[in-house]
Amino acid sequence: MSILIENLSKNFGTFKALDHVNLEIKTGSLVALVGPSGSGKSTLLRVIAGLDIPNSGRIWLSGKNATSLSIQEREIGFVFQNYALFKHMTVYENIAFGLDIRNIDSFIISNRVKQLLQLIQLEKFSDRYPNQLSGGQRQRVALARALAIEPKVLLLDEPFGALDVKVRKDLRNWLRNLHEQVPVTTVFVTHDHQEAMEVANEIVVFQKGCVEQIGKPQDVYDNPKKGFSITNSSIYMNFPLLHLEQSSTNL
Ligand SMILES: Nc1ncnc2c1ncn2[C@@H]1O[C@H](COP(=O)(O)OP(=O)(O)OP(=O)(O)O)[C@@H](O)[C@H]1O
Repeated sequence: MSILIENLSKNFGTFKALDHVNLEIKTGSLVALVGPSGSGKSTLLRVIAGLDIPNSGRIWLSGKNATSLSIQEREIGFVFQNYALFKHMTVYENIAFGLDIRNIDSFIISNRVKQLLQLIQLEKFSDRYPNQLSGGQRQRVALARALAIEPKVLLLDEPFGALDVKVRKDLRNWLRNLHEQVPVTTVFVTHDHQEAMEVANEIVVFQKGCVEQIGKPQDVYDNPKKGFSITNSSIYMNFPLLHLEQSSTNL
């Protein structure tokens, strides 16, 4: 499913969290949203998912105006950091949840959950509860739960944010491979520019509620926008290698 964001604005009081954003995300792409804290990345995901209503502008999903559709009608799977697994449900029940509430036949549910358990390599963990899993395993279950409804779009807000470096690295590779196997249009937010470079096939840089730059990872790395690479020191914290490279080219 393609996503077209047209002239989208979202205000909180007088504050413009999204300021006339235009963005096209092609079917099957794997896009990273990066940019300083507060630049509007999560707000954009929430608006695409239907969790927040925009003040103006439109969202098109596969060419259809989805701006007023309910969350369910959008067929979007999402993994947000504060959207934890259900503690009282097993891994199996967590993954099956979205299918159960849609009254899908239990035989179909059982087959799909088994396939997903295989995909996330946790077949032997189906009866465990979330507190019996590692952080990385929990994130994989959260992804499987999002994939269970066979979404047309997958939105991931800092999916690996709370994990240690080694687990993050493993999960990045895993997400890339998963996307190759199941090429759902995927948009993820990250503060880690290395992660964006390694995982995404396109990077969108946000700045103060606006899209500042869009490009292939290598292009963004090689040619960061002037305003983005020189004037904003907070971006350097998110893009230390860009900073180093910029410094070295200035020498
Ligand atoms: N419900 C809300 N009410 C008021 N302000 C909000 C609300 N949600 C977000 N904001 C503000 O909108 C701005 C954009 O927030 P958003 O979460 O989209 O930023 P972000 O780029 O994802 O930041 P971070 O990288 O820190 O997660 C921030 O200044 C935030 O404080």
